[in-house]
Amino acid sequence: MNVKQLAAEKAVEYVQDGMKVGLGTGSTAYWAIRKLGERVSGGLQITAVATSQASEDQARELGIPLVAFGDVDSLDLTIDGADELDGALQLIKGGGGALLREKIVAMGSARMIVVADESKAVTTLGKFPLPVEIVPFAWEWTVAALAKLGCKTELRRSGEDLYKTDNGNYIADCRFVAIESAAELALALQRIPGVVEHGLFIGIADLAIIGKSDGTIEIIEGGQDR
Ligand SMILES: O=C[C@H](O)[C@H](O)[C@H](O)COP(=O)(O)O
Repeated sequence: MNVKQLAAEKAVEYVQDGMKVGLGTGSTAYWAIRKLGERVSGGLQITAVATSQASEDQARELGIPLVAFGDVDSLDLTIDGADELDGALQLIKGGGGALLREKIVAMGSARMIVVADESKAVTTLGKFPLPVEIVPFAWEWTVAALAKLGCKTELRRSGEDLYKTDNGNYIADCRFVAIESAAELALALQRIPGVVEHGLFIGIADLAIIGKSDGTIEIIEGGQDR
């Protein structure tokens, strides 16, 4: 049983004819895009916006009509994965480095559905190192400022090189012992000049669909304040 596929395909049931849909990134969103492709081949009429080059390539290959996010005024629904989610639908995202575009697209969507397997559901966020997108300029200063927030910070690498996002920035992975207040941490992160965006998604997700290894699905509804 592929639990990521289970959750992702359930989320695709929420997509209706005529919708403008945000396509997430990662190994769970992959299954949602795949299912959407199948439905488009079967006649579903949608337009989509991708949150990464990888998702754009996949969608294009499947014949899902794509538009640039800048060319639409809003989206109806975004389906995306998460690295961690808690019961209040606060998320950590960015394990795949796509957090900036993902947040821009999710914030511009009327609804965001998170799809995940049960290993992503936690009581308190923070076991997964928080990805923070930072500008390359003087990254050493930004990393030092992040460390002052009480985390162990590592600049993400891709083999020998530093990892670069689709936006040409770096990712600092910040390991906290535990994140006691995601909202307070988000504010502190936003105050650091070299930080472009962080992977805390608070008050953004409306619904989480969690696939479980026994073949069932758990749905958590949240309150967003976009
Ligand atoms: O940057 C990547 C995204 O935030 C992903 O949605 C997140 O890392 C979850 O990915 P996966 O479904 O592969 O665990």
